[in-house]
Amino acid sequence: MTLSSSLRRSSLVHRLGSVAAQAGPSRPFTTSEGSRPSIVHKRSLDILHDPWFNKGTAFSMTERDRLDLRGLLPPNVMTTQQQIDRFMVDLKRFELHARDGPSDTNALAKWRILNRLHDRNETMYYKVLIDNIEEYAPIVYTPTVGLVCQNYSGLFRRPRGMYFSAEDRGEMMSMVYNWPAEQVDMIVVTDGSRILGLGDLGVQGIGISIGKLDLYVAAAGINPQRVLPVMVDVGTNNEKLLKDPLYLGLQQHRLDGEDYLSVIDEFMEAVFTRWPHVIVQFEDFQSKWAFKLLQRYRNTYRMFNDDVQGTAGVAIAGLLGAVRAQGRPIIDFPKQKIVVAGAGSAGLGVVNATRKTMARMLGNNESAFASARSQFWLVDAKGLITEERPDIDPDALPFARKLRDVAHQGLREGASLVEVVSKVKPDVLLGLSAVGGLFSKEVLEALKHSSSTRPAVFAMSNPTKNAECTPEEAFSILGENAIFASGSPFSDVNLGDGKIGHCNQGNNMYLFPGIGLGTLLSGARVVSDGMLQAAAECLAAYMKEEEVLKGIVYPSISSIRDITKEVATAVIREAVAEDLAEGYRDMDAQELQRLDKEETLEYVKNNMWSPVYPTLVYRKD
Ligand SMILES: NC(=O)c1ccc[n+]([C@@H]2O[C@H](COP(=O)([O-])OP(=O)(O)OC[C@H]3O[C@@H](n4cnc5c(N)ncnc54)[C@H](O)[C@@H]3O)[C@@H](O)[C@H]2O)c1
Ligand SMILES: O=C(O)C[C@H](O)C(=O)O
Ligand SMILES: [Mg+2]
Repeated sequence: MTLSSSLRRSSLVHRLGSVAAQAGPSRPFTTSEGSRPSIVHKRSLDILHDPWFNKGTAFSMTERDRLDLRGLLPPNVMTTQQQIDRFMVDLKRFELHARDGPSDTNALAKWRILNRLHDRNETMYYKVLIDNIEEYAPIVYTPTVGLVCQNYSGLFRRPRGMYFSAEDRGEMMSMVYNWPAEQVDMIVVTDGSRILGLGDLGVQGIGISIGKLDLYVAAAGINPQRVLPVMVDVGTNNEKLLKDPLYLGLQQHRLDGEDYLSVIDEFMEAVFTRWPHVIVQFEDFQSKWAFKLLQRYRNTYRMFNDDVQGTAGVAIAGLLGAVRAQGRPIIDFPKQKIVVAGAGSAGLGVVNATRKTMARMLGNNESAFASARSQFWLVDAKGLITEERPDIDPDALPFARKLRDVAHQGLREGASLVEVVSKVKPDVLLGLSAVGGLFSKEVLEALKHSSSTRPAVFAMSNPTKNAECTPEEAFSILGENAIFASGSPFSDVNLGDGKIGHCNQGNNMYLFPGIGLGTLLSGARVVSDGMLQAAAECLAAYMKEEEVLKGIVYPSISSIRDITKEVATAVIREAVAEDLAEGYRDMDAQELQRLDKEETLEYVKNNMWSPVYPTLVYRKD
């Protein structure tokens, strides 16, 4: 079989695969309107109440007759676009009273409207999201998703996803079959212990799993029928929630130690037993468990931790951009001096992966790895981390500064952030501390003496109020040459004289969808360091020289679907190169190996779901 015919066959079989999936209670999503009809096993109101099948006012008259819908809908048949327009009028009404951007006072109201649409018509929901991603990602995802989690008890209407709780021990293997979809490709799971920078939100953390999966559908084209948000409820240590009579989760303190591990183990075993090819993304687990769980499962299951590994890749891409923006060659990257504020799952994930990247550039040997560590100064709540730190976190130990070095620099154990920045004069100051305003006037003033011509500030903590500083603060003190990125979206800054201070969004949303999609379509057994590195390098390479020189080190979210396609392609190619790829559906490992870059990209594109209504036909069970 020729390559192009095998590619054609693969997309055909993919479509047929979708049709085969209808045999159960599920429905297919096809990518072209004129393709095969979907077989449904319900009629009448049951269809209108089913978000997978519902088309609302867009049901044609013949379909209304076939499906016993006549009289149950207003008589005017709407086109998809008319439906969207009507919905948008409603949604935009709020804007009359709202300020734009992340501080939008009506963000929650918009989330409610979008959520109701999600409940009644998934196809339309994702079309609205994909077509207006720049405007509505900040509503369904960061920062509003944080507010949603904080207020989840009040906002909860219809359930979405699955809840596995400490009370379900011994039952998980059977209860996993309560989920109606025969096939699940992507699970995002949280235990709610560290939601964004908002702390322990217990069961209400389910909102972050839902928000991340919205991006999986919108950016990676994962079929929404095959995503599963999960909350593992092991209790909460949030005293307010423990006393709240309206709290929806288990009102007990968090399980710890072996008890905790046994719940997560049972959950993993259950989901991988029912769906052996699923990919599980761990999200917003407190650092205490994030690393342990990653080490425990990463060689056995198809899983990764977004906060540790996704964030690291996004940071590396931005750091490489900061070097290019200085007009320096990439090979100078290992010379960058980087101060990181925050030594939790995200901060440690970043320094570990960045050190490896530097070591690779320096020759990829032991001495390169050893010398790369001296490029980092790690500061946490207790100040600069040195070897003198009592009870040092073992994960931070490799980055503890040697006493001899810090004394030479006029620093000491526990030195404050402003002292560290003053003495080190770093090229980059990166915040993953969850402390809003940590990059104070004094800290930014100290950064003015950076040895870089374009000092870079990455205020990556979320949501908006937790950002270590705003772009206004950074540009007003550091001047127009500064590079700025934040985890949550901010607007660009008008610097006068027609100059713009560009605000980049440095968020792991640029990588996790592509890591998940690439892993799925390669059928890789595990998610390797190489696959993650390939994803990061692909994101870095996405930025053009002229953009980078303007201080634009991350792309606009409006191109996230295109970026994700490229990232997934890079991940697949790396999985193939490392001999980890086992193939996906009819694209077996050998065929995958034969694809060149363009053909891999085409394969990815052909396997991305788009929100188009399929034609429906009723057939009895
Ligand atoms: N932009 C992104 O893509 C992205 C990705 C992951 C996490 N984050 C954000 O990063 C933040 C941290 O996440 P985490 O999982 O590492 O949390 P964490 O709670 O595990 O770690 C926070 C760290 O910050 C340190 N810290 C607290 N106060 C400090 C201070 N005054 N000065 C310096 N350090 C201080 C703590 O000691 C700890 O080491 C959160 O706000 C999260 O939303 C952003
Ligand atoms: O959720 C985000 O926006 C990024 C990251 O995963 C975080 O925990 O802050
Ligand atoms: Mg997260």
